[in-house]
Amino acid sequence: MNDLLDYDFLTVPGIFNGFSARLARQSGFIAGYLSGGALTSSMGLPDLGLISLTELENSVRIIKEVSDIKIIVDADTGFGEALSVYRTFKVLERAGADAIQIEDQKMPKRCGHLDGKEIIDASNMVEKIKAADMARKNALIIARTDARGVTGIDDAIERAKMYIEAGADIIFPEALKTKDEFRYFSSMVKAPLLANMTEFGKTPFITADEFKKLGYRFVIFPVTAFRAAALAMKRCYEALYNDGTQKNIINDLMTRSDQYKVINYDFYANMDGKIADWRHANGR
Ligand SMILES: C[C@](O)(C(=O)O)[C@H](CC(=O)O)C(=O)O
Ligand SMILES: [Mg+2]
Repeated sequence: MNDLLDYDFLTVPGIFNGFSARLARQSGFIAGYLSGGALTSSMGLPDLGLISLTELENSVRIIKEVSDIKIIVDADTGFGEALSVYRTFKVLERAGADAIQIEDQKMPKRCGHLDGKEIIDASNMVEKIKAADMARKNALIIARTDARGVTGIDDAIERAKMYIEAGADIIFPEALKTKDEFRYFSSMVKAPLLANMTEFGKTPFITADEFKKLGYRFVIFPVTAFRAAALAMKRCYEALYNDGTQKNIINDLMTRSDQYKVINYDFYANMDGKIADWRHANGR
């Protein structure tokens, strides 16, 4: 197994590309959550299960290339039925996923904090988890249940127990509505638990410390950094459009030097210098 479960508690921010992964790692985070919501938004698409496994795999590879952050990958409903889930786990683990999350929604899936979602039979999800368990080597299986908003918290608890039995390592109860619900869930489900502290959803603000006390091992803030960047970009485009200059917003911009630090510009520039030295030394 990998070491994501060696930590007492991890706060895991959302990441959606190489830059955000590097920034999150440099801010001190050990793990990042490759959020379907943030990734699809960054592609200009809704989070309705529209992107392909290859596109997700590519994002994992890009992040792994440039960062040693551990990646929890949001694989939505697993890109098909059990057989497809088997391949999804093989492909994503090979690309560098440390943990992979699948959820028990029907397609088209949607954000778990929206109304009107539907869930598959628990037995169907159990098959998917078993297939994932057969496929993975070291990646952790995170089973998310969306039952709370559809059939209620007790069904979510029943499902969680079945999913653990099937081979899930971590349970993600989606869209719980109160601290009491989080407490009740953790008292009933004896497994490592992941809480989703997405904003503008069904869950009230609960801090990482509080989640730890409520019996959770992970809390994700999946789309927060994307939303921060989105508003900053909106303001920037408006200022450029209206003012024809960036002068008024210059203090809101990351400086060139800070930007280059994030992407390790100097390393590549030095390497280029060494190649030039070698070329000259060889009389070319
Ligand atoms: C966690 C989540 O699956 C995601 O894709 O980041 C979303 C988050 C969101 O839409 O705010 C979710 O379904 O909760
Ligand atoms: Mg998602």
